[in-house]
Amino acid sequence: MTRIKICGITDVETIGLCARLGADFIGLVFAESRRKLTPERALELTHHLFTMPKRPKLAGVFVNAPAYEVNRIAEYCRLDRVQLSGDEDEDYCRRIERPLIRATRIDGDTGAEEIESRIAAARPRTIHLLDRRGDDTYGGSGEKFDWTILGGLEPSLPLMVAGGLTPENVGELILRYHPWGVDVSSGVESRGIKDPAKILAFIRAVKAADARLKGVRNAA
Ligand SMILES: O=C(O)c1ccccc1NCC(=O)[C@H](O)[C@H](O)COP(=O)(O)O
Repeated sequence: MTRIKICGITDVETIGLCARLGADFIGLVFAESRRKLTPERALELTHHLFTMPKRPKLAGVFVNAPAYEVNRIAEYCRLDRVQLSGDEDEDYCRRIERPLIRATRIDGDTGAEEIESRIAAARPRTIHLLDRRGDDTYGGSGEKFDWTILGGLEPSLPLMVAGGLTPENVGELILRYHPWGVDVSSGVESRGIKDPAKILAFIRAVKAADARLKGVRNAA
């Protein structure tokens, strides 16, 4: 089963929709971005989730913020995970109190060995997010990286793939590379706003690809 993270949500209706549709993670952006939330606004949007028996996990997205501030916001907003999408090093990661989602940004110069050694050095229980390295952004750019690099990685790694995913292309990614999870923001927006129809289509596409994979495995 491919885990699903819907990132960069800024309104309560979309959070409710993602929870009802069974998204595994909701991403709240605290970094500089048009999707940025204050901690107070994030809590206002999510507090109703804490009464649900089964709810999406909350991931807070940060870029090069002071570790004490990340820990303070994570505590205040009751985040399940902290996503580091900047240039944070291992020493910094050890100072973060919550479990991590750690982004590795990929461009044409990134090699599979580089990704695997970064993963080997990381804290246990870290989820590794592979995202496109943008020229002027740390994430949420809506651009893909070259997926062929995924074919050279150890298949059992907990890898979540991001960058330019859409309801139209996510099935192909899953059928080809079987990632542990997928993460989307721009691809489920229309004119910069989260679009319920696209979120539904994205989650349906993931589930359809999972069902096809299961069918292939059962037949083998
Ligand atoms: O969403 C942002 O604006 C953002 C800004 C700075 C760092 C990370 C940011 N977003 C992280 C994500 O939304 C996802 O992890 C991922 O990058 C989604 O990318 P995409 O689907 O290509 O928009």
